[in-house]
Formats: sequence, structure tokens, C-alpha cells
Amino acid sequence: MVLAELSGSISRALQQMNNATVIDEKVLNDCLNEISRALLQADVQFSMVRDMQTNIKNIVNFDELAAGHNKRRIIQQAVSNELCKMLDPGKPSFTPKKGKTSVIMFVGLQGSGKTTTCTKYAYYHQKKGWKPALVCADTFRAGAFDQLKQNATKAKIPFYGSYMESDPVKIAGEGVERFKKENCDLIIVDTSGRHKQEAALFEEMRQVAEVTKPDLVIFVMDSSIGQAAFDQAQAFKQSVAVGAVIITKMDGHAKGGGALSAVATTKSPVIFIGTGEHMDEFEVFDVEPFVRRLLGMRDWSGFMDRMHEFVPTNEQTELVQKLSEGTFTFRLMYEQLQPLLKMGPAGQVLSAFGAELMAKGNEKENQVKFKRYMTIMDSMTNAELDSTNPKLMNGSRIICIARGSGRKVEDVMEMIQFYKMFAKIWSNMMKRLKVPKKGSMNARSQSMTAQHVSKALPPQMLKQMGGMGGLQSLMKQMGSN
Ligand SMILES: Nc1nc2c(ncn2[C@@H]2O[C@H](COP(=O)(O)OP(=O)(O)OP(=O)(O)O)[C@@H](O)[C@H]2O)c(=O)[nH]1
Repeated sequence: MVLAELSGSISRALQQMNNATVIDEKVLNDCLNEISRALLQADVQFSMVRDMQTNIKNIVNFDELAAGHNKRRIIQQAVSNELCKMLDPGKPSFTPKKGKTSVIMFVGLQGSGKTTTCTKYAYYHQKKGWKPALVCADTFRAGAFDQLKQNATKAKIPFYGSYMESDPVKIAGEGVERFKKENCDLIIVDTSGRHKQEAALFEEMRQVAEVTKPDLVIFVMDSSIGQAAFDQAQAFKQSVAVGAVIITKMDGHAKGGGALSAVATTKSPVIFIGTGEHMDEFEVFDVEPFVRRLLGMRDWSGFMDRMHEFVPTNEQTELVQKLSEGTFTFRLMYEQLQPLLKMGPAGQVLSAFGAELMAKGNEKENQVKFKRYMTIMDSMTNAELDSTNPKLMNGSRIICIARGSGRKVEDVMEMIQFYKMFAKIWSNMMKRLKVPKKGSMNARSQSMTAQHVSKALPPQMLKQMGGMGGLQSLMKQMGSN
């Protein structure tokens, strides 16, 4: 089962639960059984699936949950937390520091994509201003040195290896020493691929680790390896101190479940994923967005992508500015509804805001509703539009607005209710994107913010703003306001 299928099955199971009129033990069991079946088919270890079931059942205790608790939300949150727990060992891996020498050793099965990943890792850091270097300690596979040499030359990264020397421990030691002298801050050691049955090769890997004293050992794993991942990861972990995992070939028919198992075995976080054969097909891995996607929940960076389709280019900079202001006024809601009406079915875009904001499958009705809200807002004063406080509109103001817009008082109340929901979702989005409020930004948080916002922005939009530089200077301007 590929990851997309796993995601489909899990979100279908949750949706079925959401459709049930009453959430009781049977509905929960059916939902958990569906999710477990999907995870097992995706090659997640049986013991992990069983533990997940038990943990969720302990959290969602129907005898203890008082009436009025939103059981659907509690169950969804519990499933999300359990999946995050599987993928997040709770402690971050060693993070190398730019300008300070770190030795990173790559280990993994034959053909897992280790050599390719070493170069991707080096290239990723080089682009960020590091001084990486590659050492080829794979003397087992003929052609491994040539492959590394070719990749390194293409990326203009210094490398060390030998056609003559057959002792990988010697090569690794010499390479690391040389690049330390050259003040490289990221020395990457590629080792031979091996299977857990190959005791001699495992011993050799231990010796390479002994001589190079790596700050971090990265276990590279092919995402399609399936159930075998667990055993393999365990064998590597027993021989060397694996501190992080990189999963490759996530672009292919990835089962994904093996990755969950490997993380649990090595108790090390996944730090990157490989998404293609090319040097830059390499992404930082974040647990939460990954799990949210598996559960079919909204990812806020997806929201930004969609907004890009609907917000005209000349208004995009302004939108980013508004994001950083952190306050959600009635006027801002008006402005967000406007493009949705102009550009066709609002439901398509508004689904990005979460199901709560709209009646599902009723696009036409939603359109009419948003138009009505905007007509009502046309009768509000500037002070009311620029406020975040609905209480500004007391009883008599609500009657005036209703009269002015030719609508009923109930319609005005409904619009205010909608505003409150929208504002809550907006503020959650700000937290997710970690956007600090306007004026509270120092130089460091400006650059952090720019990084966060840039991640959420579609590439074309970032380009139009003058790349990272343009975005940073925009953030600076806003911080100094
Ligand atoms: N599609 C895809 N292919 C990848 C990815 N990473 C590596 N590959 C391909 O996987 C194959 C094996 O990669 P290598 O880097 O040679 O594997 P290795 O683990 O160093 O192999 P050994 O030296 O035998 O251990 C190559 O054809 C790579 O191009 C990825 O993220 N996606």
C-alpha cells in the first residue's frame, strides 16, 4: 500500500466515525480496527499497532468522559498523537553547527540510496553556506567511489577516496583528518551498504565509527523496504549509535509503514526524506504536517498554496503583511471572502479553512451565505470593520446594521458567529506558521519568520517578492513600524 492509500484509508475511517450519530465504544472500535488494518497493510509492525490501539482506548475512556465532551475531536487528536509518537522519539538528533567541525557517518543497506543521500545532504548544507566534504569509505562496491566522485564534482564539493586502498577504516580516518585540517565544518563519511547477516561488514562499520568518532550516525532507509525495516534498523542500532534516520525514495511506491517501524526501533528521528534521484530532491522532515496529511487533516501550507491561486499577484505581498499583523478584523474577513466569490466555488477554497466553516457539499448555499455576510458588512462602520471585538456591536447597532443591509437581525448574528469561527481558525494558522505579531520582531525573529513564511509560500510567490532577501526586508520593514 502506498502512502497515499494509507492516508486515504485512515481518513476514511475517521470520516466514518464522524458520520456516526452517536460515538460509542462500538464506533470507536470499528474506527480503530480500520486504522489498524490500514497500518498493518502499510507494513507497520504488529506490536506498534497493538500498542497504539491500547493507548487510544485508555485515553478515550467512555465511562470517564463526561457528557458534552467532543468525543470525535478527542479520538481524532488521540490518533494524531499516537502516530506522532511513533514518528517522534521525543528527543531531537544532534544538530551540526555551521563553522564548527562535525563528522557525520552514513550507514544503511545496500542500494538504500546512501551514496546519493550523502551528496544530497552535503549539497543541502552547502547551499546554506556550509563547507561540507565527502569521504568515500565504501570499498566494498566497485564503482561507489566513482559515483561519489561524480556527484561531488557536479556539486563542487571536496571529496576523498582511493581506487588502490582496500581498507575502508584507513580511508575514513585519513579523509576525516584531511578535511578537519582544511576547516570543513561538515565531514560526511559514506560507508559500504550491508545486510544484517554480514557480520564482517558490521564489524568494519564499527571500526570506521571508532576511528572517525562521528558526532552523528545517520541510518539511510529505502521507504519501500516494508516489514524488513524493523529487523534491519535493529541490527544497525546494535552495532553503531544511530542518531537519526533519512528515508529515501518517498517519490516512489513508498509503503511508509516500514519507516514508522524503523523510527520506533532506532528511537531516532527522521530528519530528511529523499524525493527523487536528483541532488535537490531532498526535504526536511516534519512529523506534524506528515501525520496531518496521513489523517487527511488540513495542512496550513496547503492553505497558502490555495490562496495563491485565488489572490491576485499584486495583492499577495499585502496578504503576507496581514499574516504578520496577527489580528483578524471584520475587514480582513471581508477581504478574504471577496476573492472566493469572484473566483468560483467558494467551497473549494474554504475547505482549506476546515470543515467547521461551511456546510459540506453545499457550494451554492455557501456562496449565497458569503455574499449575504458581505452585504451585511457593507453596513458596518469603519471602526467596527477594523475592530477584532464583536461586542462593539451592541443590540441597537445590530438592529441598525440589519436595517441598513435589508437583512434580519438573525442574519447579522449569524455573520458575527461566522466571524468568531473564522478568527479562531486564522489565529491557529498564525500559531502553526509561528508568525510573531507585528512590532514584536527583533532581527532574529524577523529572519526566523521569513523562513517560516517562505516555507509556507508557493515558490512563484516567493520569487515575485524577490526571494528570501525580499521577504526578509519586508519583515524588517514591518518589524520597525
Ligand atoms: N527515486 C529515487 N531514487 C533514489 C533516491 N535516492 C536514491 N535513489 C536511487 O537509488 C539507487 C541506489 O542509490 P545509491 O546511492 O547508489 O545507493 P547506496 O545505498 O549507496 O548503495 P550501496 O553503495 O550499494 O550501499 C540509485 O539509482 C539512486 O539514484 C530517491 O529519493 N528517490
